[in-house]
Amino acid sequence: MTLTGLFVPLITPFDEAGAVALGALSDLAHRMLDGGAAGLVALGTTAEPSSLSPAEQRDVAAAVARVCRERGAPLIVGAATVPALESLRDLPGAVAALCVVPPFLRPGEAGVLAHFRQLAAASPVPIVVYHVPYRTGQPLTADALRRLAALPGVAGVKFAAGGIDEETIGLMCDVPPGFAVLGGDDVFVSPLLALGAHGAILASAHVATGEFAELIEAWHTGDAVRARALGHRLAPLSRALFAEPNPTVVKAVLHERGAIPTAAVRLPLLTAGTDSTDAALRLSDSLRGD
Ligand SMILES: O=C(O)C1=N[C@H](C(=O)O)C[C@H](O)C1
Repeated sequence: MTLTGLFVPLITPFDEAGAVALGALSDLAHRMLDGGAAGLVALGTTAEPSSLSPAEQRDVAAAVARVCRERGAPLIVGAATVPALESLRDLPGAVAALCVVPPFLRPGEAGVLAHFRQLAAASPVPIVVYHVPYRTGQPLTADALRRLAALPGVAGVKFAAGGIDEETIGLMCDVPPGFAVLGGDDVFVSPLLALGAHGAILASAHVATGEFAELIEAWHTGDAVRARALGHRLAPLSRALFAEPNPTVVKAVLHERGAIPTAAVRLPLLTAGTDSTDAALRLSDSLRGD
């Protein structure tokens, strides 16, 4: 299995009382698949998983899995520990787990490799390594990513290095066969796709699902003129959606569009301000030609 195409890491909508709005979540999941997403991610960073109780996490994953089963769409689930991975045995439809590089400790590349060897051995589904050094504090070279790719049970990387640097070029020049590179930095996704990424996991795609799906398709079919132009229009939208901590602006825009009952996020996040929301709405309107 090589994961390709657009995956939307779903936000967790909350209702007026602050509870998880599971009906709105299912509707949103259908809407993303209708809009052109190849698959969905449950419990990614964008879902505010650390602010959900274990029961809420189970409910969210089950609701998204149900939609993916109904639609025959692949589901990736955020899970960073052995128990969380083992629980995926009870979640039919999950094709992979998104496992972040251990944050904060900075164990070094050898530690990261040993960690993923242990996780992959315990996981009932293949693992996508979530490489996001500006959040984890742990850099990884292209060589380390290639060694991770060689581990049994590691299917790909969500690549969010914070830009296109020498290690990015080093990896993309020689991607191991069967190892999926999925862009995870919304603003840099077009250049990463130009270098050969297989797909992307993008919170921005909540707001412009069809356009991001088209961007991936255009790079994959070699239509560089269309892809470059679309990438240039989508990057400012992503920048606006990330003007405040993700997913606050995404949620505010979805709420303004009537897609979710509230723009609420849970602490330590704060609801997006009007200026950021209006700026993102203006860019999204201009993209849609409104
Ligand atoms: O939840 C995710 O998966 C994503 N998280 C990133 C983040 O919050 O930094 C952004 C990316 O679009 C998807």
